[in-house]
Amino acid sequence: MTESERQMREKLKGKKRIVIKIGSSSLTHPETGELNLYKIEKLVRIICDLKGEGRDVVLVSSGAIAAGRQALGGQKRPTTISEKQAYAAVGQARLMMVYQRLFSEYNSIAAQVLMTKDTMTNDASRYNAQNTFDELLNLGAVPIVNENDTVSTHEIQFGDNDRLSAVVSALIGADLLILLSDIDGLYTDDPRKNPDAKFVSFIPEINEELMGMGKDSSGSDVGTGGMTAKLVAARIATDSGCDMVIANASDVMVIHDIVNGEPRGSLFLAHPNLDFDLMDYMNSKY
Ligand SMILES: Nc1ncnc2c1ncn2[C@@H]1O[C@H](COP(=O)(O)OP(=O)(O)O)[C@@H](O)[C@H]1O
Ligand SMILES: N[C@@H](CCC(=O)OP(=O)(O)O)C(=O)O
Repeated sequence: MTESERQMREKLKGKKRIVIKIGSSSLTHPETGELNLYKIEKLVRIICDLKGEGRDVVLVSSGAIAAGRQALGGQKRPTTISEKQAYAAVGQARLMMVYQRLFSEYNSIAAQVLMTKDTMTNDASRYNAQNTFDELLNLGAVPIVNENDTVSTHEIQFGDNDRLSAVVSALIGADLLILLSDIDGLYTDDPRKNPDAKFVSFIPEINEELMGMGKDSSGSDVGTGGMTAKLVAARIATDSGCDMVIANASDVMVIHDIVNGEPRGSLFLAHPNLDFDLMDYMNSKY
């Protein structure tokens, strides 16, 4: 690790408002598609501990479609948009039931926040969402965010929750975004396809060469977006002044290591772009 990376990782200890995103592939058992309750329980415990340290935490959790698929006894991945929406409607309720129960075991409150692109592009809705986040964090609750899949197909059609988590980070002024994935972080190429791909642990600045490293192939049967979506998220987060780490969700204790400055995952440094305007971004590129 270079001295500059070490210094920047050390600064992660002081992060006060953290957004954590966990993908469907990390929340479910690959063999059966069932929710991985042990992992979710550990994740909840770590989040409660971060709160105990005086930090605000927001969780962006995918998994509604995967949980619905399993609840409905479905064996195959849903293909049509309406099928995905119906699975998500069943699964979102199930997912929240699990989170509510686990957070209450640690004397914490989980709150559901479902968003769409319109939440961000409409001034009144964006303002309302921002106020709700602030109020929930003041109350000590943990907002659990997902796309409102039943009324919007933007994410499940075009992307994934990676960008949503970056947009939420920008909206609430988070200082750290942690994307938990099925892989250790960014490699120079998709390591599942290119055995010569090298791990990249520190990204002080995102350029076009780096954007080209991310391929949109997903590593699992339930994930979407691949590394491309995570790099787009990194652009939004770092432009808005938020550091971002991609790390492996195989052991969620990695969150604890990251906020203790240990060299885990790929760290993308914030470089606040004074021209960055979340509204412009949502209207033009999202
Ligand atoms: N340059 C890269 N570095 C790392 N992973 C990559 C890269 N390009 C493509 N990928 C693929 O992206 C996958 C992670 O994306 P995805 O499956 O959408 O994650 P998740 O469901 O965990 O959010 C990896 O498993 C890997 O196969
Ligand atoms: N809103 C959908 C999101 C699906 C999605 O983006 O999944 P992932 O690629 O695992 O982040 C769900 O909850 O199933």
